[in-house]
Amino acid sequence: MTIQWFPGHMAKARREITEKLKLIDVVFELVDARVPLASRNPMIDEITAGKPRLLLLNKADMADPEVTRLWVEYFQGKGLPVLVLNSKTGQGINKIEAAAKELVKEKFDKMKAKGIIKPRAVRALILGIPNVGKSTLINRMAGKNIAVTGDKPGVTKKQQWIKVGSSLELLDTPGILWPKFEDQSIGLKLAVTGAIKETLLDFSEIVLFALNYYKDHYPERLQERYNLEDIPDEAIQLFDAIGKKRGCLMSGGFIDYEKTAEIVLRDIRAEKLGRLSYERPDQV
Ligand SMILES: Nc1nc2c(ncn2[C@@H]2O[C@H](COP(=O)(O)OP(=O)(O)OP(=O)(O)O)[C@@H](O)[C@H]2O)c(=O)[nH]1
Repeated sequence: MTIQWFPGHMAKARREITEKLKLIDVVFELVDARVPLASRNPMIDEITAGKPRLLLLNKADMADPEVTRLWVEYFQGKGLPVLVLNSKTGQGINKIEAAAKELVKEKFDKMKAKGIIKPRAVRALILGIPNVGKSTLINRMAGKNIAVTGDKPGVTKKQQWIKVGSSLELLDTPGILWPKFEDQSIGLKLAVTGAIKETLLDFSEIVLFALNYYKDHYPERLQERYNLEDIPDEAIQLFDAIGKKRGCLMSGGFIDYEKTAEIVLRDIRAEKLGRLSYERPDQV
C-alpha cells in the first residue's frame, strides 16, 4: 500500500496515534534497517510525546550486517534502546518483551509502591511509515495470522490487544506515520528499498542513485554481479558498462537506459547484489 500524504492525511494519522497513545505504555518504532533515518518520521519525538520508545531495525536480513551493527551503536549512544529484527522469520522478536518491561520498570515500580496499579502487562503500540513491516511483525508476535476486518463498510473494528508472552500486550492495529520528503535523496532511498512505489519516481533515477551508492560502498558486488573489470568514476558510465554487458543496446549502439535500469532494479529487489544498506551513521 502506498499512501499519498497530504496535510489532511497527516493530521488524521496524528489524531489516530494520539488516541492510541492514551492506551499504551511504550512505543515500538519500526524502521527499515537499510535506511533507519530515511524511514523514520521527522516528528517522531513530538508525536510520541515522551512515551518510552524502543527502536526496532526491521528487515535486517536485507541490510549490511556490519552497517546495522554501527547503527545499533549509534542509536544506543543517543540513549535510544534498539533491537535488530527479521519480522519475516521472527528472528530477534523474542527480545522485545524483556526490552519493553525494562523501559517501564521504573514507572511501574513507582506506581506499585504507591498502590496505584496492580501488576499488569506492559501495553505497546507499533508505529512506523508504510511498508516497514508493521503487519508482518504484529502477525509474528501474535503467533498466528489475524484477520484484517477494518476498512470494510459496516464493519466496526474495536481495538484489540494481542497477548505476547506473559507480560506484554500489543495493540492489534499499528500507528501509520508518514515518511519525510525533506530532500530528494530520502525519496530515492525509500524507493530503492521499496517503501514507496517506484512508479512515483523515474526508474532510471532510482537506479542511478543506487549505482552511485554501490560504486562508493559496494564496488566489489557490482564487479561480481555484472562481470566488470573496473568501476568507472561516474555512475552514468557504470550504467553504460552494465547496459553493454547485459546487451541492452538500441539501434545505433546506444544504451537502452530503461531496460538497463529495469534489470538492475530487478536484481536489487531479488537481493542479487547481496545485503545492502543505504545509510551509514558516519555520514549523518
Ligand atoms: N525480508 C524481509 N521482509 C520483510 C520483513 N518484514 C516485513 N517484510 C516484507 O515487507 C513488506 C511489507 O510488510 P508489511 O508488514 O505489509 O508492512 P506494513 O508496515 O504493515 O505496511 P503498510 O500496511 O503499508 O503500512 C512485505 O512484503 C513483507 O513480507 C523482514 O523483516 N524481512
